[in-house]
Amino acid sequence: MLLEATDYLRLFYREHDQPESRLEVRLAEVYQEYRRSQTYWQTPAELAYGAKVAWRNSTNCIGRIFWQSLNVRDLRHLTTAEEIFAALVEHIELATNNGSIHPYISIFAPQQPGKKGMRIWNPQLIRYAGYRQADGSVVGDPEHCKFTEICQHFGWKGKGTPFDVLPLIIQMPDRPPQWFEIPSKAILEVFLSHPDYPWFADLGLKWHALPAVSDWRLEIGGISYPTAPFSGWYMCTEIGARNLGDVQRYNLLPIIAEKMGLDTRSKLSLWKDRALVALNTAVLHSFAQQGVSIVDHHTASSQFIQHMEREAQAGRMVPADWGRIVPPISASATEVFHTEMENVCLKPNFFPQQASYS
Ligand SMILES: N=C(Nc1cccc(CNC[C@@H]2CCCN2)c1)c1cccs1
Repeated sequence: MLLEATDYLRLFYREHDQPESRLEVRLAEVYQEYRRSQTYWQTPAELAYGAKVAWRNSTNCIGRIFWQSLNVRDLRHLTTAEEIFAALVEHIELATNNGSIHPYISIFAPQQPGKKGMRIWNPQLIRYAGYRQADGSVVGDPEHCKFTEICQHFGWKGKGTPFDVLPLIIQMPDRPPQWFEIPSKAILEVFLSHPDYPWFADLGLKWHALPAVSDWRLEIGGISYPTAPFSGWYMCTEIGARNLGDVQRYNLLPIIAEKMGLDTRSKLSLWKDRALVALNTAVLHSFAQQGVSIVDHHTASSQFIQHMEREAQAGRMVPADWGRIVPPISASATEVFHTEMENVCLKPNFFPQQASYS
């Protein structure tokens, strides 16, 4: 831990053009505190910059050109599930900003040495329930059938529609988990229509504006923050290709292709490809029409190339996982497809962690 603390503080002072003497003073403080308590308290500035650099080091993220504009909320002092729930609702409202989305992260208490940290059980702050039916079919998002059953076990009752927002489950260290319903007024949703197909709106599809990842661990300078939900805006393919297009998710390609009058019995009609483009066109059209921030995969690709160029100017390489950066549709039509990438793990960074529920 001390080695990671030293490495991070060196980075912090170097990137803020601070003299070595200032760094030595800070390091002495940290070493002294560590000797006493096996940990140390990071300053608000060290915390905020660490979160930005963790984003800069995120190998799966195509949107890193904006890493310096992250809004960091230092909420390490909150101690009860109720006040953390209130802070999460405030996060959703601040980040959504009526559609003009700003990147936010809320950082809660660090994990104490030798103890379990507090956790949000949900993978994202806003996710739709999945209800398994008697005939094996699913109403809602099949990815969340198990989580939905856990919520129902805790006493939560969903309406049973395909787009019921799941409650937040917050667990404080050494306490039982508690669930909280997010007020619907806090959740902005976009109803999906297509510029050329009037029947598209009749499918009754929508998606929420804010992606907010809540089950990754933020690690800065040897300190672990197991609850540090971060949110930004969507790239259209996340909704139009994966969430609504995957067979194991809402599986909408067959229905859309049918409505388009395509021959879904023959692969040669490329009906899946044409339905994917229609779905992504609908997502971009609807978000733009309703004034909600989103980025198309071509723009995001160009921004990532620009980010790599800017980082090279700063003398830094951009660690990236090609398979996660390249969009799931039209891959070779985006510049990132033709770009060499090196997948290394730098710190500070975000790390997936063991699900809180078994
Ligand atoms: N647009 C976003 N999408 C995003 C970013 C990081 C992680 C995730 C969650 N992806 C998890 C899925 C499921 C496994 C592989 N991908 C979504 C953002 C989320 C938070 C800021 S931007």
